[in-house]
Amino acid sequence: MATYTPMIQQYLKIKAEYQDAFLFFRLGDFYEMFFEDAKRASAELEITLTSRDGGGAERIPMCGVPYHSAPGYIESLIEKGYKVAICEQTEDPKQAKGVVRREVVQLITPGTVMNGKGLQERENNYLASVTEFPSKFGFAVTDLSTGENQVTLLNHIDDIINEMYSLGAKELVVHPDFSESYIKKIAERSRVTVSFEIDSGTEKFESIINHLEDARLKETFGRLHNYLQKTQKRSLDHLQKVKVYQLQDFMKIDLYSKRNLELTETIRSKGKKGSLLWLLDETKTAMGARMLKQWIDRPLLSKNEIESRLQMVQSLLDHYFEREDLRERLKEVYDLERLAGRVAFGNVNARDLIQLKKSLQQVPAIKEVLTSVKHNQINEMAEKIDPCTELTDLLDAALVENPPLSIKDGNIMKDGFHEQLDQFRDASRNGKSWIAELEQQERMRTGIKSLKIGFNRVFGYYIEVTRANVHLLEEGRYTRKQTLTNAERFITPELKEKETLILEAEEKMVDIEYELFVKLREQVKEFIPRLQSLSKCISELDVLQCFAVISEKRHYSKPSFSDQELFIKNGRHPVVEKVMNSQEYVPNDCYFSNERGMLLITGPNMSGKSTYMRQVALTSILAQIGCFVPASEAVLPIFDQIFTRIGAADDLISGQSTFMVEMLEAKNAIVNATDNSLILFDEIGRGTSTYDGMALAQAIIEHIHHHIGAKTLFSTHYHELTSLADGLPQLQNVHVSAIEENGKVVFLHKIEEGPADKSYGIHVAELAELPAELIERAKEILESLEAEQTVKVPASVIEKPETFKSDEAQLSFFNEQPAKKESRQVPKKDMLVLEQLRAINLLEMTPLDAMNELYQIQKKLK
Ligand SMILES: Nc1ncnc2c1ncn2[C@@H]1O[C@H](COP(=O)(O)OP(=O)(O)OP(=O)(O)O)[C@@H](O)[C@H]1O
Repeated sequence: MATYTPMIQQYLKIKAEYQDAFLFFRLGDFYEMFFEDAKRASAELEITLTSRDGGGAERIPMCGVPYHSAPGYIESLIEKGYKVAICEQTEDPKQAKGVVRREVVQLITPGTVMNGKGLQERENNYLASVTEFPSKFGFAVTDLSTGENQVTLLNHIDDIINEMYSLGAKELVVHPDFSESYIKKIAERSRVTVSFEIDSGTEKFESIINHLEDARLKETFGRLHNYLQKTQKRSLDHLQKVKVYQLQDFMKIDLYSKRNLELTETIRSKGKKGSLLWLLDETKTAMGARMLKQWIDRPLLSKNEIESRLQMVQSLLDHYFEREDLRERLKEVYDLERLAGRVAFGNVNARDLIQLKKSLQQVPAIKEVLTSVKHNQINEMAEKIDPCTELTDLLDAALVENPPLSIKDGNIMKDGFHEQLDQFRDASRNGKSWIAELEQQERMRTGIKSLKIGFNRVFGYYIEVTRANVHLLEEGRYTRKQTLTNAERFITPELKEKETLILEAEEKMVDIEYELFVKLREQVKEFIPRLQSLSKCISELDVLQCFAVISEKRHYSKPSFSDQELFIKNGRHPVVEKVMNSQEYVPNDCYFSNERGMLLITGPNMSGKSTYMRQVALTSILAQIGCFVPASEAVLPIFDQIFTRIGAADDLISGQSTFMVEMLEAKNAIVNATDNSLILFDEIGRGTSTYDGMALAQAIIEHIHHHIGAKTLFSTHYHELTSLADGLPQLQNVHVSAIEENGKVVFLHKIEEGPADKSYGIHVAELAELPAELIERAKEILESLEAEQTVKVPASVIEKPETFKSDEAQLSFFNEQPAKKESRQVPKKDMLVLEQLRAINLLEMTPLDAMNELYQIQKKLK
């Protein structure tokens, strides 16, 4: 190290403290990176890698970006999950003795980014933290951009994985000793940057956590907060009182089910388009959009809270004109929540404050409209709205309507706001009109019509005359200042005197405006808590109006709740219905009761089994977030959990096969579901061999039936399973209908009672336009398989036996060789029935019972 130049030594010293970040080291107008950072950054950012002499034996790898274009490069690194430490020169190079002092002024990380692509306008940006305690995990999250903080205790690492996924947290802060295997598990499910923090002391921010009674919550949040303090190195005054939440207060939907149901992103594109969030998002503000996502992630369990939201939606639905008025006004409301964060950080500009003023100007009218709606809860909401009128008045008095972007450009403050500023402004304005007069006088004096007085930053004021007219100037009066190609510029003592006055006034104006603006920002800071509670009211209102709009536009109806049954009349899948022409969507009913808790759904491929199952789950979720539902009528239980096993979800990252994932998801449901839960199992068992799959499917159905009692929709292509309904009273067969017309299958998408008769797999392959000869071959194979798949059953089994005269007679009946007597071909798919036949120990039955048993079997075989 000793051989390196002092600047490189300084670099290495600072870099040692920021090992896991790219160090953007300010050198004049550039941020430079050296050594390994330079090699990696040049590859990640596609910038040229060079080298420089640093005093050591070898040249040092180096790359850099101009400081004015640095934000774009920083954004790309953050987007890729990296961290960037910004190291600035913190003393004037001219004053420096030796190497200029440099310090890291901010560490930008995926969870703390405050602008650019890393911070989506309509999404929260959460930074999370986990601390392990005996048998519990403390889990805390902060959205630095809005100041929102939450903390809870979780039981299992899977809960953390779920929360990280739902919240979309991009960064996780843990103690350096936190289990590596847990970190690995969390990182497998969602892309996350891991950061370490030892300190969990809470002395510095008692005010936002002193209401937390559990020391574990304090410690967990403490670690997060200390990390923020160290990385941000600026005021965190906007952080709100930490909210404690409990998972058990919300409907639990595990990570797989959230994905399967496409609540906030689709399975294929992982984007919002096509998800439930996309369908619902009629919010007018960014704050509302963020709250909508939070609501979708956490459907409620409290009937009162759900009813309260639904009633407000109903009321907004009934008041069309008021609602439209509200929507118009909400459109004008800026992101108050994030603005409050930027105010705390001291980086709002005058234009932001004008936006704030314009937003606040909408609030009294919003309040008034809400008061005029005849509905208690809406009126209560109106009462809670604090329009912060003093702030609106202050901003209105202080700022001009269209201020420039930078304070240094001046003319931000309104005339009349500050006496001294007005005086200097007068001096500057008078000076300018005097200059215009002087220009006239000089033209008269010299007779040069084209003479003009101008100004530039380097030479100040000047009198400009063309070369050809210079001889007309009175000698001794004009001092030459600058020579141009065709003109000369001069100054006179009078002009100099006015210039001094004007420039002095302008300089003072800029200084005063700057001071006034900083003071104004400080005054706005005082309003942060009020702005934050206002933004909560506005966001909530925005989501409720969005539900009302959707319900009206899509003809949804208000659900009611019952612990006895589920009844959905004319239910639709909200997203499929939107995507396809809603006229074409075939609505379906669904009915569950305490006596009929499970549906076994059969039907051809592509007939709509999965869609039907999903629509039941989505309807329940919509109801429990307080939105109307896509049905003409809906009576629903309040589900505590929803479990799904839909589609083939390989999990190659964690080395699990499709079938293993299928079984893990099934296990998750079986272990955790209660009789208040909803289970959707789509073709369980299809990931393995037919008999294994079928056996598992049957065992799962029986287990849910006997031991859980959760409302269950189970779709299958194993037609053999439909006979289970005979022995399981809760289980009902339904099928999605299809008909064959001219050899082609027509899907009716209608749910009907009873099992389906055919699978139409080959017809679907035909629809998918597989080569014709391949389809023909498949049909041939199917026919021969069907022929092979029959067994001969003795006629005596088929025909009702007379009676058994003796045990020997019964034995001989049962041992009879099919070939010896008349027999019948029975499809192998009825093998289950035959297996039942074999299982019956006729010897232990009375002849009459045995006869009945056989008669039942005979009926099934027919
Ligand atoms: N009720 C409906 N009305 C109109 N179209 C529907 C309806 N339900 C489903 N569909 C259409 O049918 C397509 C197939 O539906 P879905 O995936 O639910 O079938 P499936 O029976 O589960 O098929 P598979 O057994 O092959 O998985 C959907 O993409 C949709 O376009």
